[in-house]
Amino acid sequence: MARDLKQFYSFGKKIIGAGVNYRSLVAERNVAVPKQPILFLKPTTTYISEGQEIEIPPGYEVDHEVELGVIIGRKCKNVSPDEAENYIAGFCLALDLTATNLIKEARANGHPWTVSKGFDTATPVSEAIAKTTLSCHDDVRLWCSVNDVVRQDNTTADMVFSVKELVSFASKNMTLEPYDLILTGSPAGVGPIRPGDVVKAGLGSELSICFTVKK
Ligand SMILES: O=C([O-])CC(=O)C(=O)O
Ligand SMILES: [Mg+2]
Repeated sequence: MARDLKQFYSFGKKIIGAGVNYRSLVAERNVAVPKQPILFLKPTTTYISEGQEIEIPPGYEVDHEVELGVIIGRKCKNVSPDEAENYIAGFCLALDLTATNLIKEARANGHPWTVSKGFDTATPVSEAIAKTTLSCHDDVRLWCSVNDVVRQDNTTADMVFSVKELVSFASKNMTLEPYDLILTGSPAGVGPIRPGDVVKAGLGSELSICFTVKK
């Protein structure tokens, strides 16, 4: 890739999220297992990197959602799951912060999730690691703690749709471009964060992040 993969968030044009993609979350919410990936878009103005603070807008109630992020390496359109691997440049660790009060209202009314997932600072990310650095993206530990209390702890093997199935499905619905990010969904245990909280997360032994919530 022409530019530094580590700073993918400076160059990416899209953040594509997959909703309710962990069996543990399906069970916790007592909802049906999705028959196909549920995709949504987040603006790239939601990105923050370590050193920046999460800011909860007035009137928002926000949940942490720890997720494996997949970074696209080259233009990708209509690829099969088996081909999808060739279009992945790397991975990152991300928080898909979500305003729960707003998403509940959107769900109840059949409205889009854009506002609940699109506020500034709603996508804290780690730097990226190259694909080859992560030996097994299909079974790697993913965890998140708030004030050092572990809230989410699972493995990517619990995904309903695998990384390559998500990339393939997304590529059949829109053109994927270099540095686009696919958020692959969050396991059970999502919960609220509040001003002053310290949110830590990890992916295997490869990546960890720490963000504070602005007071
Ligand atoms: O916020 C939600 O309910 C959907 C979502 O992004 C996830 O499951 O990761
Ligand atoms: Mg999510």
